[in-house]
Amino acid sequence: MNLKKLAADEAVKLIEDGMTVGLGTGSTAYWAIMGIGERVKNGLNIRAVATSEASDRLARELNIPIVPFSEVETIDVTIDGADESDHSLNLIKGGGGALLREKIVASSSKRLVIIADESKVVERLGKFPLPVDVVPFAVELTLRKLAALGCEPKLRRKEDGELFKTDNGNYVADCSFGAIADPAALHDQLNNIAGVVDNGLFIGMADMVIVGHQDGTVSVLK
Ligand SMILES: O=C[C@H](O)[C@H](O)[C@H](O)COP(=O)(O)O
Repeated sequence: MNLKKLAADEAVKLIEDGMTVGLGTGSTAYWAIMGIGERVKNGLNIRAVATSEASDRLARELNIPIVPFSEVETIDVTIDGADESDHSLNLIKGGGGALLREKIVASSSKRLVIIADESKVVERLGKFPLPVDVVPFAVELTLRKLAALGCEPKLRRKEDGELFKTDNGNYVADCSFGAIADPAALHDQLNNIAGVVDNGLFIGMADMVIVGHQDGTVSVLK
């Protein structure tokens, strides 16, 4: 069973005619974009902004009307995936490297709907290494400052060994903290480091998490 599609299909039902929709990034958001494409084909009238070049491309292939983010004041609903969610709806995102654009879009959204398979819901955030978006300049210094907060930062590489670059030309440091006791405090500590652009902790941003389960059911955390 495709749990990602199960959650995505449920989220896509929330979209109504006339809305401005934020399109997330990743293998779960993929299914939401596919579902939105299907509804557009059947006459749904929306406009959308994308959180990555990949999602932008996919949406255009499906004839979803994409507008530049700078032309948009408010997004009605954004549907995106996550690497982890706790029961308070705090998230780790950025496994696909799109956390910066995702956070910018999420912060302009009236509603952020997260879709996930059941493996993503955790008691405590932190098993998934926290992605941190860092500027290339003096990156070794930034990594040392990240390590001083109690993690083992690793610069993300592509399969060919080249350093991974985000859509904005930054690097991603994947930081293994283990169980994070105070996600909000850690979020602020990380973003206080010069050289860090943003980090993958999304605190108090999600309005609901739609979860697909192995038994074919869907549950909603609010
Ligand atoms: O940068 C990528 C995003 O934050 C994704 O939404 C997140 O990594 C989850 O991706 P997936 O749905 O592929 O597990």
